[in-house]
Amino acid sequence: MNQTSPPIVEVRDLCRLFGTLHAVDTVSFTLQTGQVIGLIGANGAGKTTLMRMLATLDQPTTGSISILGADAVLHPELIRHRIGWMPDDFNVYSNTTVRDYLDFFARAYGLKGHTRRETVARLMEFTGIPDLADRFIDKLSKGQKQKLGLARMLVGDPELLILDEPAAGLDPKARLEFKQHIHDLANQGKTILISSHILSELSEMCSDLIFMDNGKIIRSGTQEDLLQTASAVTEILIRCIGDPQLLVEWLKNREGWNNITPLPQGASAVCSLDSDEALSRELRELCLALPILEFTPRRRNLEEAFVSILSGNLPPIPSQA
Ligand SMILES: Nc1ncnc2c1ncn2[C@@H]1O[C@H](COP(=O)(O)OP(=O)(O)OP(=O)(O)O)[C@@H](O)[C@H]1O
Repeated sequence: MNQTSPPIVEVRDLCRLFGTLHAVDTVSFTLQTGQVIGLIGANGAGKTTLMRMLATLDQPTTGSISILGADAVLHPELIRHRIGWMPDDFNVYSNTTVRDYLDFFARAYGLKGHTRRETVARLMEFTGIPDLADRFIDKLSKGQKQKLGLARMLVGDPELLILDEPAAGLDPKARLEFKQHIHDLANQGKTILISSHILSELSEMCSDLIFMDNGKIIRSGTQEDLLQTASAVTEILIRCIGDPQLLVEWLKNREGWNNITPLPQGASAVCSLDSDEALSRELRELCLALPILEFTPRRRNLEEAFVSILSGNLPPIPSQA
């Protein structure tokens, strides 16, 4: 990631309203060349709406998007041939073969003769579909269509790739192949923005993540930063002798304990005390008050962090992407 060069994408205070619905609500972020960024959010979070505006297929209600130094609203034509867009579902034509389909897009990009044929062959090879060259595209499986979509997106050798839920509905093998393609493209220096509502899908491919909810970015940063924030919140399993309800009541009456859940032999709770020293003091107090047998701390993983962020159990921090 090159932090010193100007960002490849700069989004400022972006809003998209549908009637009174804020599908995208005051979103700002930058993407640097070579970053692989995951856009994660629940259904309806605003991911597709945001990506469609980045792909110059929709216009913001307010705010600005600059891509490769050009304004996406004023000069979409300067941007379109330098970005690749892969929607979550794309229509395919009947009576068209894989090779003809790619050839059509290669022509649209102005590629001619040998260069065009070589480009089509190379992209079929890269995406693993040379054997499908003469197959009709409306007869392809979901995974095969997805590979074709990837090949189509790459025809113009775009610098920025925007993929909306590309791995949805793929079987495990196709997912692995897809991850490898993203890895290869990242190694070629492409900047890649991928959306999904499945965090584990993105976490293996992306260096950086943007979490969206209700049209807003609720958190962003590198995976490491996000994991650190996540693991700053510790869930503690506490085993005690006697009635667990006494433990639950004790925790409820203290500052800094959340998500208190009774268990058969104790309780679990999330401690948000701001230092290990404070936590240690608190646990000593607890041992003096009740017959405690065991504490087991459990650091949270990214998936749990995301759920915590969505449920408001982690405090908002400034976005870093
Ligand atoms: N053309 C439209 N007209 C009206 N409302 C829309 C339109 N497009 C999207 N929306 C609404 O905007 C909100 C954001 O939708 P969007 O498709 O961007 O979410 P998403 O995060 O991509 O969801 P999913 O993961 O389900 O694809 C939703 O409430 C959706 O119903």
